Amino acid sequence: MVSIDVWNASVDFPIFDAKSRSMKKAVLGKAGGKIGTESRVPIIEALRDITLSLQHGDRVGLVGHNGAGKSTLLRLLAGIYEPTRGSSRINGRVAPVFDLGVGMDPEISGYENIIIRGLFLGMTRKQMEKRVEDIAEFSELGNYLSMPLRTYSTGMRVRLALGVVTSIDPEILLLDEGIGAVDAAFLDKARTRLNDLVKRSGLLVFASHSDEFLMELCNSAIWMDHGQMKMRGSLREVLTEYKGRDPFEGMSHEQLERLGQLPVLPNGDPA
Ligand SMILES: Nc1ncnc2c1ncn2[C@@H]1O[C@H](COP(=O)(O)OP(=O)(O)OP(=O)(O)O)[C@@H](O)[C@H]1O
Repeated sequence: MVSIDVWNASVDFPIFDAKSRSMKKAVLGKAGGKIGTESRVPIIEALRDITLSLQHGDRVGLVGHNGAGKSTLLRLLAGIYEPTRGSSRINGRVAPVFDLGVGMDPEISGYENIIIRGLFLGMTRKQMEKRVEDIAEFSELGNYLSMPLRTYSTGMRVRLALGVVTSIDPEILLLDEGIGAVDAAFLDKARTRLNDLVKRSGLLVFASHSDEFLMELCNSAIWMDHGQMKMRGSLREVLTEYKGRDPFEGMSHEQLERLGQLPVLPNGDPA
């Protein structure tokens, strides 16, 4: 069973090349992590004292203003960052999707990139070979797939990357919001695939500034603030507190049901 546990974890970034006097003068702004002033080298405390247990079936949205620590938390959950203090344990195969373009090679063809990107995301070559046709169809790139990636427009690269990302079978899916920056029309087409991807994955953590996306993919949320967990609860509770208004207000029963956001009765049935 997949799970991620984090105990009292902190992540610090020492800034060796900073002009420490001016850094030390820096106050804690609304955006950004806390800049520690005790040591000689300025330290950005990107995460502080995070304790968290995520289980199979969790679909967690990460919200918070710029620099609150969402991306750093995703990297900690992926095992990319080790905690500076505290500890973490990851059970399961992680697919970190932080940047759609990562792992793509401009000099090789679209077809070859499909395989390489899949390997990056924890799939095997055989598994990716079986998916090539489906990805080709979804991305609508036709003969371009035999051409080197450097001949693609930005939009074409995104189509390919999104096709690959939504074809994988992750146990733990960690999504950073870049995925929301995709061309709206194409994203509409990708929506069903994205939803299916999330359904297939055992555990999702998704950092996003988009209510719409969070509502579509997540049922619970964590509000990050200056590197700390300010609140954890249902998506509706957290968004209402974070935004100061209930984003679900005025939605019909059907809309809430479609989004899987109906409150659950004590017997486990939707209200
Ligand atoms: N590699 C790094 N080196 C130094 N500081 C970093 C590094 N990565 C993140 N930080 C700092 O850690 C803090 C948290 O950053 P993080 O990227 O996790 O925020 P975020 O919530 O994802 O922000 P956004 O919504 O803008 O993407 C910020 O103050 C940032 O400046």
